[in-house]
Amino acid sequence: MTVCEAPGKVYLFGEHAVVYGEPAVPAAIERRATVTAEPRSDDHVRVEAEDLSLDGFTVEYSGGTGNRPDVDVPTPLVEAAMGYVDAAVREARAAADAPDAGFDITVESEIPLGAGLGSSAAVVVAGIDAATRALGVQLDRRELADRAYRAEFEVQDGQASRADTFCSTMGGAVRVEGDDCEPIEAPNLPFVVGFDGGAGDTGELVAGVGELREEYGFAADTVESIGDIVRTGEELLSDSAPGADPQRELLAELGELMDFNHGLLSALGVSARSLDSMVWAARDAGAHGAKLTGAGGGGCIVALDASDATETALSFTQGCDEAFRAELATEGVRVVES
Ligand SMILES: Nc1ncnc2c1ncn2[C@@H]1O[C@H](COP(=O)(O)OP(=O)(O)OP(=O)(O)O)[C@@H](O)[C@H]1O
Ligand SMILES: C[C@@](O)(CCO)CC(=O)[O-]
Ligand SMILES: [Mg+2]
Repeated sequence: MTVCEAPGKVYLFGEHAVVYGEPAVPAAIERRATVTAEPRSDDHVRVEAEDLSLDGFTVEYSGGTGNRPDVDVPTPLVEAAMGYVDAAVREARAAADAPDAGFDITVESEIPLGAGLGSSAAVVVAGIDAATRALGVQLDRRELADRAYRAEFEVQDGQASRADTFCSTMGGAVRVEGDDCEPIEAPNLPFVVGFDGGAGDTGELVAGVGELREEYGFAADTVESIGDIVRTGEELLSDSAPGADPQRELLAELGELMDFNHGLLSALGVSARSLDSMVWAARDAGAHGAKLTGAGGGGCIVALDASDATETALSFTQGCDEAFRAELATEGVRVVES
């Protein structure tokens, strides 16, 4: 039995635009998905994923590509629920050159689903790592990140960046631009997360931005402007002391860029009333800046505030289900048991 866990993430800057080759800076946070993989003697895969909204969802299906589980649930629902785990199993089989390997897989997660904190990437990264290790194969982290990206790419219909999966694999803050992925040094940023209790569909939201970008030159310019914000933010980060508590001035400058980034994401149609009201509650409480994180449509915002004021204000904000401080996860995917 092999157990691996991988962190979720928040985007300091650059989600969505990163899908079109602009840079982005996500940072891993200490909320993890844990995947257990136990090889089976047959080619079946049994998945137990208790956090899925389908109550007590457990499925078993046979190996080989394209086989759907034989359960009495509408296909789109099964695909939404199973897509990422299924893709992780396929990548693990390919990586270990074991096309008929069967597994009992259990997924447990502290990361809300579809809420912008990278639950899909964390499940895929921990899933591929656990399943390959269970077959006696140890992938280096670059290959693991690459395979996890391919899994997300497939499920999101060919519209995914490497950002979420690279960040979840490596931990810390990272910079991703196209195929170029590097860990970066960052100060100890005081992230506060507000969660509206809802979710957005990443594939759909990414497709919506893609359509706007095709239709309007100014939407394409908006995507490029997000890239400019990221480049400006990167310069600020590179001038700061890694791992140290950041100066107020740096937080103010980063916060201003986050506010701008939120405005542009909102223009691209991926915000929501609940996200906007949490962003404003954070700003009113004195946060240095606030923006939605991840695909949007519903889910989470991230704010910068070293004091308790933002977390407290969010916890009293209508539409905010949960507010918490998110610590940077300096370690990416790790083995818990093997
Ligand atoms: N605990 C879990 N168990 C099984 N599958 C999970 C779990 N958490 C996430 N997933 C898979 O990930 C999907 C959600 O991924 P999606 O990309 O839509 O959102 P996200 O990764 O949480 O947010 P974002 O991509 O915006 O950061 C779920 O529908 C499910 O397929
Ligand atoms: C919206 C997006 O940029 C981030 C989702 O967390 C999609 C992606 O990068 O694959
Ligand atoms: Mg995702």
